[in-house]
Amino acid sequence: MPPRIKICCISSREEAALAISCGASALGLVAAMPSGPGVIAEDLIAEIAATVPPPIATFLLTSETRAEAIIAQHRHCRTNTIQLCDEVEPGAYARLREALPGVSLVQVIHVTGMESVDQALAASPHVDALLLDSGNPTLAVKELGGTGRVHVWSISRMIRDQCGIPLFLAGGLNVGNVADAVAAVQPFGLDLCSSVRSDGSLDATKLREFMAALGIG
Ligand SMILES: O=C(O)c1ccccc1NCC(=O)[C@H](O)[C@H](O)COP(=O)(O)O
Repeated sequence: MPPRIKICCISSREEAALAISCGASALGLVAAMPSGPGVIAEDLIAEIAATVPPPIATFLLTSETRAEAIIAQHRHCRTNTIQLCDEVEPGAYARLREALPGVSLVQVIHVTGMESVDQALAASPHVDALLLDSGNPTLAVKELGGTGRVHVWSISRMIRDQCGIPLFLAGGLNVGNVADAVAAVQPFGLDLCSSVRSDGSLDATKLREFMAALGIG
């Protein structure tokens, strides 16, 4: 079975409808970030999320690290999933579970080296899935996604084999490398942004080519 596809950086109802029609199982809606090309206003996230049919997952991408700030943002945006793009404060997972029952939690791990394996194992008991990406949260202006860069997939594979929960692979995936990425990591899902866009807009031709490379659509 091919991996599930999450199309990120969705910026309009039309892009959401296009992604779903091409076979996406999940959509990413990017709230305020320190850097990156995909940010949209929370009002627009709420508007798009409200149009998406129930079988499709809607991910609110947050850079907030405090539970109360994430809860407030989610009450505005009303997605069915929250993607935590940075390391959250101690106790945040329990507080989010208490305040937002029924909302799925996905923790991003930026794969920077072997230390990422320990970070993934520490987070995995508390969340519904991990998403392995190629950002760099240690920079003065943090990179939390949308970089278009690949990371070391052999580390992602170690995490996949040890963490015991569904795993999305992200970071620089494109029509030319996706088959190798799937073979190397065997993820539950794939997440992508840059490679299926032209001049910032979701490109139907690129998206269909990507899906076709996976036998989807
Ligand atoms: O796109 C952004 O601006 C962004 C900024 C900060 C966190 C996430 C962001 N984008 C969403 C994603 O999670 C991307 O799909 C993921 O990083 C992969 O992006 P790409 O390497 O461009 O395929």
